[in-house]
Amino acid sequence: MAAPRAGKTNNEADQPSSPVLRFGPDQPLKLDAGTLLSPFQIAYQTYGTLNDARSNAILVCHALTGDQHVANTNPVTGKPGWWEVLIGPGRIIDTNRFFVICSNVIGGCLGSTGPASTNPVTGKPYGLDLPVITIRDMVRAQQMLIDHFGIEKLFCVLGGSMGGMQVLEWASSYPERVFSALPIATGARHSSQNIAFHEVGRQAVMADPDWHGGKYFEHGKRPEKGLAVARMAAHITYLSEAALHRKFGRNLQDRDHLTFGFDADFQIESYLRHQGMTFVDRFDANSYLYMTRSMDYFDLAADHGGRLADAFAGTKTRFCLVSFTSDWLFPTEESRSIVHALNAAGASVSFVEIETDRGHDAFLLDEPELFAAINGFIGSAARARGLSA
Ligand SMILES: CC(=O)SCCNC(=O)CCNC(=O)[C@H](O)C(C)(C)COP(=O)(O)OP(=O)(O)OC[C@H]1O[C@@H](n2cnc3c(N)ncnc32)[C@H](O)[C@@H]1OP(=O)(O)O
Ligand SMILES: N[C@@H](CCO)C(=O)O
Repeated sequence: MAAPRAGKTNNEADQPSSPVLRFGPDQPLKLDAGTLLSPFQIAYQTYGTLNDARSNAILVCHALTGDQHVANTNPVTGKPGWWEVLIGPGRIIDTNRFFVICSNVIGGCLGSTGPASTNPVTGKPYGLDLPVITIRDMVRAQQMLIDHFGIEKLFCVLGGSMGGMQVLEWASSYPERVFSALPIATGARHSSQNIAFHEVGRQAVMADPDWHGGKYFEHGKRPEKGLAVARMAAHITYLSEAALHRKFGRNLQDRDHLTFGFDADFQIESYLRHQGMTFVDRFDANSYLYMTRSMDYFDLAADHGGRLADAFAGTKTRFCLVSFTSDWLFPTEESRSIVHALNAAGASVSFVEIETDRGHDAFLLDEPELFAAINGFIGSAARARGLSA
């Protein structure tokens, strides 16, 4: 049976579908906002077995609206895990060989503490009383999860988009704990254009009368229309003009003629409406505000005196960066500037630009060149780490 819709009441009550690690008042999470989050919890999934040396662990970091169900059926949508094509027994990231961990980020809505969680002070969902969560906060919490497993050094940290930002943050904040890092389709900071798109989405949510200043649970409502519009606008940025043209062109949706009205005449309109509607079934609106904000605030160079190379000073981590030619959200130049900074820091770094028209979300698709790059990088890092094949 499918789990209740994300954020319907309270995510802790609604989403018991993963193991959860709870941190009490003795272990607060220090937030960049200047406060402590306590108590808090992290929902996670693991796959495979941690070896005796605890040297085969791979941390997968999810993107904006992803979750911990990276390689198992998603209990909310009933769909395969979002990277099941890549991760599993006998897959490129082989769970017969590696111990894979994926956790829902702090601020999320699938079991980790987020705006739908109960605020211990009020006994009601936090809503906007939850402090703004940063990428560094997410990583700080993941580090506590990794400590729980007794893992000193992760064999690899990888992820795309917002997941890639977490990878960069891990490598910068905890270099001694990251043997190899694979940031995909990401940037060391969110661009002005990207902040602009996020702001459009947030305003769509907040303009929905059912949002109620973020207290919609108390009104028994959810700002579904606003969140759907936010997703529709964002979804366009995950694709490319060429892919839209190839898939939909100016084709009409289930009709032979224009209707001279505002129904979804075009397939692309119908497609976006579908993307918007299915999204609200699986995601919490306030969480969307928090996730987008965390990406907007990310600026690794600014955190290191304005010089990105200083974020990686002295690093021994092996890096591989991947970008896609048609990604206009995180264009190749973003990855290239990270590569330059890593070179300036004397790091071991390789870089792959993949030719595709599938846009930013290509990292979520069955993309043979991406898989070949990951396979090659992980294989060579495993040999360097002394992990047998
Ligand atoms: C990294 C993480 O952490 S995971 C992040 C969370 N997951 C996501 O963001 C995935 C959502 N993103 C997507 O679905 C992106 O479109 C992609 C690019 C990744 C998927 O690409 P594709 O596999 O090529 O799927 P496509 O974009 O064609 O979408 C297929 C869906 O659109 C629907 N669709 C296609 N054409 C139409 C149409 N004309 N009218 C209505 N619906 C349509 C399909 O029925 C299908 O619906 P379903 O997903 O409910 O089964
Ligand atoms: N489409 C993915 C990646 C966006 O960056 C998501 O929603 O998480």
